[in-house]
Parts: sequence; structure tokens; C-alpha cells
Amino acid sequence: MWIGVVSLFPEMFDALTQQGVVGRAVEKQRIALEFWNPRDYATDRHRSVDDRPYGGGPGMLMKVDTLRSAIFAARERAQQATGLVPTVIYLSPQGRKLDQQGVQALASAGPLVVVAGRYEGIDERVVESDIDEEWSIGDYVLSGGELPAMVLIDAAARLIPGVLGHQDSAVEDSFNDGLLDCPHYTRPEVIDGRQVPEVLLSGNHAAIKRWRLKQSLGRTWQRRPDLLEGRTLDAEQHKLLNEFIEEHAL
Ligand SMILES: Nc1nonc1C(=O)NCc1ccc(Cl)cc1
Repeated sequence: MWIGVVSLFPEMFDALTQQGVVGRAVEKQRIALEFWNPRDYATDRHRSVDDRPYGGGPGMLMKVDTLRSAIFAARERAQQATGLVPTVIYLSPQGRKLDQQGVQALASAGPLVVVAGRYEGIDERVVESDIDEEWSIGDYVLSGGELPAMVLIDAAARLIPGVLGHQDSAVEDSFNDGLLDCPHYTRPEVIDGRQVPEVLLSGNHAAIKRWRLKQSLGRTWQRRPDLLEGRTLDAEQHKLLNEFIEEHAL
């Protein structure tokens, strides 16, 4: 997967590329990550990359010409590297809320150019003319688009074949099948008098699989009933959820 990043702080992305799943994916060339910094296109003595907002008000906006030059360069490179026209993504609280389905769509959308903004925003005409999709990672205000960009890249990278060690860990991840994750346990067997559920020590893999599905269904019902709304459960899942509800009926 080819991802271009437009950012004034490309070094922030070291957090993504220097270790972990995405780091290994970049090393194994499952993901190509390239950066364009608008500051490299600044022509004035101060190398300015911000500009004042029409209509006044506090704060600055990203300077249009340096931002657009960086986006164009990234777009050009994407086509040269992949032969495909990239999808240009802009992260902001005004965007479409990112969820696992959105991540799956972006991970299979061909090359991406991700625009990480700074200051108070970018000119609306740049959004209209150069941005294909605007996405939000949540309803809160951050200081820039770099962290949201890293969230998106990390989530998408996990879905690229061969990126995760054992592929099934991606499958069993919560939200992969639209349910919350089941509880997890590891050594020691007892923590402050709390024991590991017997079934997990039984070696009965069918029972363990069943227990985990029941827990996922039950926790989703308890904590995020909205996730169950758009979903039809098969007979087995209905049975497990009903068992869970009976066991947890107050
Ligand atoms: N929440 C979010 N989901 O995606 N992005 C955000 C966010 O707060 N971005 C901050 C931001 C975005 C653009 C610019 Cl120019 C400046 C700051």
C-alpha cells in the first residue's frame, strides 16, 4: 500500500515508522510511506507556511500555495509510483467519522495522500478542489492532523495482507466482525483472588471459542447496543447472547 503524507512535522511519524506493526510493514515494503512538507515549497525569506484569515479572527490558516504545491507533488508521486490516481484524504473534526468499515474502505482504496493540517485550518477552496475525502477520528479538537493521520495509517496498515504476524489476530480484533473484544487473561492464574475463567484453562478449544464469542456478544450488548442494531445474529449467536443476558440479568 502506498501512502503519501503532507505535513509540516514529518518527524512526528517516526512514532509510526520506527517500530511496531507499521514499522515492520514499511521495512518489509508492504507499505510505502513518503512525506511532503509544505515548508519545502516556501519561497519567501521567512519560509512562511501560514497565512492570515480573511474576515479576521484569531489564529492563522495554512498558506495556500505551499500547501497545494505539497499536495500536487504527493499526488504526482503517487501516480508515478503506483500508476493509480490517489485518494486525497484530509483529517478534521468536520470529516466523516472513521470506524472500522471506513478503515477497510480506505485500506483497499489504492494509494492515499493524507493531508495533516496545522493552525486553525485550510482554505475551503483547497478542500473543494484538492481534497477527495474529509475524515474525522472523533469529536474532539486536536492541535494538528498528524496524530489523526497516524491513527488512520496504523488502522489501515493492520489490514494489509502480510503486515500482521499471524493474520488471525487481525480477524479476532474487535470491530473486525463488528463486535467488541472478549476479555483476555494471561499469567498468573490468580490476581488478588481473581481467577481465570475455567473454560480458558480447559484446553477445550470449541468451548473456548464459544465462550469468547458469547463474551463479545454480551459485552457489545452491555456497552455498545448500537453496534448490534444494524446486525442480524445467527441462531448460535442469538442463543449465546440470550444465555449471557440471563446470566447477567440484574
Ligand atoms: N478530531 C479530529 N479528527 O481528525 N482530525 C481531527 C482534529 O482535531 N484535527 C486537528 C486539526 C485539523 C486540521 C488543521 Cl488545519 C488543524 C488541526
